[in-house]
Amino acid sequence: MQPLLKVQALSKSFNLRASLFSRKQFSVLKNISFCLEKGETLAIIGETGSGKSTLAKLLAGAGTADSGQIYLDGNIIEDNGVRDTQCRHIRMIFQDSEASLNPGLTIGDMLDDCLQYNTSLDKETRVEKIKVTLAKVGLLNDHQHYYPHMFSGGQLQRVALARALILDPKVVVLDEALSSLDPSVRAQTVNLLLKLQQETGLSYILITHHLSLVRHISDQLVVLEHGEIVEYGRTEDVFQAPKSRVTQKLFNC
Ligand SMILES: Nc1ncnc2c1ncn2[C@@H]1O[C@H](COP(=O)(O)OP(=O)(O)OP(=O)(O)O)[C@@H](O)[C@H]1O
Repeated sequence: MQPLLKVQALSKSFNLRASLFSRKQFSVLKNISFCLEKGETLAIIGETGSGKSTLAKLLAGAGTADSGQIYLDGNIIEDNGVRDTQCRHIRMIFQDSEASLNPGLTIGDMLDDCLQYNTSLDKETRVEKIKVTLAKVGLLNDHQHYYPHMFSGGQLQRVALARALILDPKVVVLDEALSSLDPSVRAQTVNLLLKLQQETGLSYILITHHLSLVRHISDQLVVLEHGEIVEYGRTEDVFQAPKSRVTQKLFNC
């Protein structure tokens, strides 16, 4: 059986200024390959600057790789830097949700914009979809009339989740999306994510520094060092017997 998501030999470099008159290529991701199954969570950990966020953005289509392929359900959605722009099945949630939401738009208008831009649903269907999606993430229908500043941090992450889910994605990438939440709100959000996963078979890619969270919710673990995968396996196996020096160092912190 083919995996839901297959990432194959993805590489990315940035062109940086080396001096006043010269530039150099800085390789951020090298030959990244992994697979993710439907209904599973893959965590990506690594030291600061190891390339986690860059990888998250490439997966979600907020940037393209220099080379390599991304397959979703067996269909190629990125091939050597050319992205299928119609693919809306991988969505991303950031740490600072408020910064990623337009402060001048109500939540309902923001979700409706998302639907209008990406689908051909009529007004009545869009209204129903917004209502159902808000309920899915534990928000009230009335919340669609609120502006972002009227929500707490935990509620904002639910709004960000609603914005991701409204297009019925198969994979949600969470880039430190739970890090700024206080422990009890984080636990509630994790429970919501697990419930959605159980109900819909959604898959997650979780980027976080919280190792207890990684162990609690991920099935597989990728460890990055200087843009390369130095460890990849079932989460519990890696926690039981970390092989790479950097994994051991991260676990001992
Ligand atoms: N647009 C860019 N232009 C140039 N260099 C970049 C760009 N984006 C990221 N980098 C560099 O790529 C490297 C990896 O950055 P990235 O943010 O992916 O790491 P990270 O593992 O997510 O780090 P952190 O845990 O601190 O968020 C860093 O050295 C960063 O400075």
